[in-house]
Amino acid sequence: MQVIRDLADFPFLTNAVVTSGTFDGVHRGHQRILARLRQVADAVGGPAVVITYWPHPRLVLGPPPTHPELLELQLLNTLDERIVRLAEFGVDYLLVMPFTREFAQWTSEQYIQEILLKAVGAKHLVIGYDHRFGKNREGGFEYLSQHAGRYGFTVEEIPRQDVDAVGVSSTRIRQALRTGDVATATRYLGYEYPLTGTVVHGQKLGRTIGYPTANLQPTEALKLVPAQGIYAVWATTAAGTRHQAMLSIGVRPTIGAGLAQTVEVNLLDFSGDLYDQQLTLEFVAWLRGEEKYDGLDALTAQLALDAQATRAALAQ
Ligand SMILES: Cc1cc2nc3c(=O)[nH]c(=O)nc-3n(C[C@H](O)[C@H](O)[C@H](O)COP(=O)(O)O)c2cc1C
Ligand SMILES: Nc1ncnc2c1ncn2[C@@H]1O[C@H](COP(=O)(O)OP(=O)(O)O)[C@@H](O)[C@H]1O
Repeated sequence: MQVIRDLADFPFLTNAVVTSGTFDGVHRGHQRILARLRQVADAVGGPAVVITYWPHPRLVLGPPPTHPELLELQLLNTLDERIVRLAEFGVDYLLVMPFTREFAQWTSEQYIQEILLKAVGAKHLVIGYDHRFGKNREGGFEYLSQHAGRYGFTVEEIPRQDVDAVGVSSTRIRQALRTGDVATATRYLGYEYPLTGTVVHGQKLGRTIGYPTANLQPTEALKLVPAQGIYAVWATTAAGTRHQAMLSIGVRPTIGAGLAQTVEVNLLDFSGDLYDQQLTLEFVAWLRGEEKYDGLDALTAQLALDAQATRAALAQ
């Protein structure tokens, strides 16, 4: 997949089959659209093109007036994660449109002319039933299909029942992760929720109890960090090796009161220095809530049980 981050750099294509959207999460609903995109591309012998936006439009525009609670935007995907997923689902060209206040003012006609026709060379559009584009979200399937003849492209809508058949939405996935319901998130995403961070220094306490824990600082500040609790995860190092690991997201009540939340992971079969490296976690299972133990010995005994539970969860 070729990734193009500037409209001016997009190679004009013939017979391009195009879809567009934010695709945060690239979840199973999105995957329906991508599968159809791939199918049409194969049928017409043209490239499959996705147009996506970064940063997330809501970050630039603020929450919709009807949903002020959405102010606190939490992303399911970093841009890098989105790129990896879109490539996996058979996209040939990805245009990452820088989403600015100025771009948000483009009319739907400008959007069609400048992006779809001039830059990309769209011949077939495949769009989700609720897709909107252009200033004030004025453009959609109706507008496109009314004018398709004039533009010289065909438009296909993925009906609501197809997308909704999988019962998935980004909101539902966020809700699941915010309650530690990793199983539901995995089912909706079709893959295990990833979280990438840089390993930073902590209190150096972990090593003294036999469980060193790499403290993770997420690389994307807006990325949703799942609920506090203890999880079984896969941890992949910068070198690309994947390890069984147990993860704690919490405030460490056993160690002290009023501590800041940390994301700490112990790799079960590993020893070495991870500081300043990137680690990528994939959430596999919720193990338990965070507890206040009566001293470090009790915590250490629990960590041994967590290690067993982790091996069991990851063996499945
Ligand atoms: C799998 C796992 C489970 C943990 N569970 C708890 C817990 O239930 N309660 C708690 O106070 N701390 C818990 N911790 C956090 C430890 O207190 C933490 O690893 C220790 O403070 C070491 O901190 P350091 O990395 O800053 O040295 C857990 C850590 C791990 C890796
Ligand atoms: N199995 C392991 N899992 C996690 N980190 C490990 C492991 N083995 C060695 N380390 C190293 O130990 C560090 C964590 O040790 P710890 O005493 O908890 O210090 P800190 O408080 O700085 O996290 C990690 O950042 C990593 O460099």
